[in-house]
Amino acid sequence: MMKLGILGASGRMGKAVVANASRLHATVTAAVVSEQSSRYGEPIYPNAAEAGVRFQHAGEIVLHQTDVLIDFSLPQALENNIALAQRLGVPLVVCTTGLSEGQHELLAQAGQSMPVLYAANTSVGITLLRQLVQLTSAALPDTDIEIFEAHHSAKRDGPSGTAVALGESAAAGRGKSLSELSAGVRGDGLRETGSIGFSIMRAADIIGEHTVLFAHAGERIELTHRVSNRQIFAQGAVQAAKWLKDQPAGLYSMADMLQLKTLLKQLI
Ligand SMILES: NC(=O)C1=CN([C@@H]2O[C@H](COP(=O)(O)OP(=O)(O)OC[C@H]3O[C@@H](n4cnc5c(N)ncnc54)[C@H](OP(=O)(O)O)[C@@H]3O)[C@@H](O)[C@H]2O)C=CC1
Ligand SMILES: O=C(O)C1=N[C@H](C(=O)O)C[C@H](O)C1
Repeated sequence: MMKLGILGASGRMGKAVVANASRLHATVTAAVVSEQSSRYGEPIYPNAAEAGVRFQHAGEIVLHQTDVLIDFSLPQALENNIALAQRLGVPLVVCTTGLSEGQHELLAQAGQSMPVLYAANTSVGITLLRQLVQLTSAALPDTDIEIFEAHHSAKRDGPSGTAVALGESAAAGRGKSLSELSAGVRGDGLRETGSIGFSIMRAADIIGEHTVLFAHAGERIELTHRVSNRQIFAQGAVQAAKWLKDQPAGLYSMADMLQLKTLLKQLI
């Protein structure tokens, strides 16, 4: 069984990974919380049989305690999380969103000496959707693109990391970067033809919904993905961790793990 360390273990996603690990043939051997966490020292499983693992601070995790780390904490913890993976000599799957450009650069640097996988969304569906968006954007180069995302009211960042990643895929389909085509989060004002806009909704307990709209006069295409259970993200993250464990140093994506690009090239 793969020994899994979870960073941000007390959060919504941390809990989802803990709850699903054994079903996914992994065992949680480290559960990291912040220095300020009220959960520090508590058992991660409430039942007595599995009460061995407790929420710990990063500095307490020892060599060989985990085979791989999954980070579902917050962007401000990224540097410490990379340092922890380096100290333990284990691969790191980073799933947090709202990272700055500098933090993406840190991931690229870390990938030079260790295996790192970054995914703003670990669902297989979104990984496939990114490829479909790139294809549609290339096939319909003059369409306006609007990326709509909806999440729960406790989400801190926006547009979501997934929405930004979908925007990057749409821009790549047109041979451009997102910064060249982005119309930002759209409000009032005229729209530049072919630009990529973002719309954000936050409400109650929505887990994660994304629609990419391609529109030109008289016609619209909408590609939608909806998640109704966080176990979808947990499952993808654990699958990524299992794959990453056997990879050489590098910065990888979910598409690398699923080899979707190769599959789509064969089909098209
Ligand atoms: N890639 C994907 O598929 C998905 C990504 N996400 C992203 O994952 C991240 C977490 O989401 P979610 O679980 O909803 O958020 P939560 O706020 O529920 O959980 C994050 C947890 O991180 C912990 N934390 C804060 N600082 C640190 C630190 N320095 N070291 C370790 N842990 C820390 C906090 O708990 P405590 O104070 O107890 O330590 C907090 O509970 C977000 O960036 C979100 O956008 C979410 C869903 C899917
Ligand atoms: O914070 C969340 O909840 C989610 N965050 C990710 C993002 O920002 O894209 C992925 C998912 O949609 C849920």
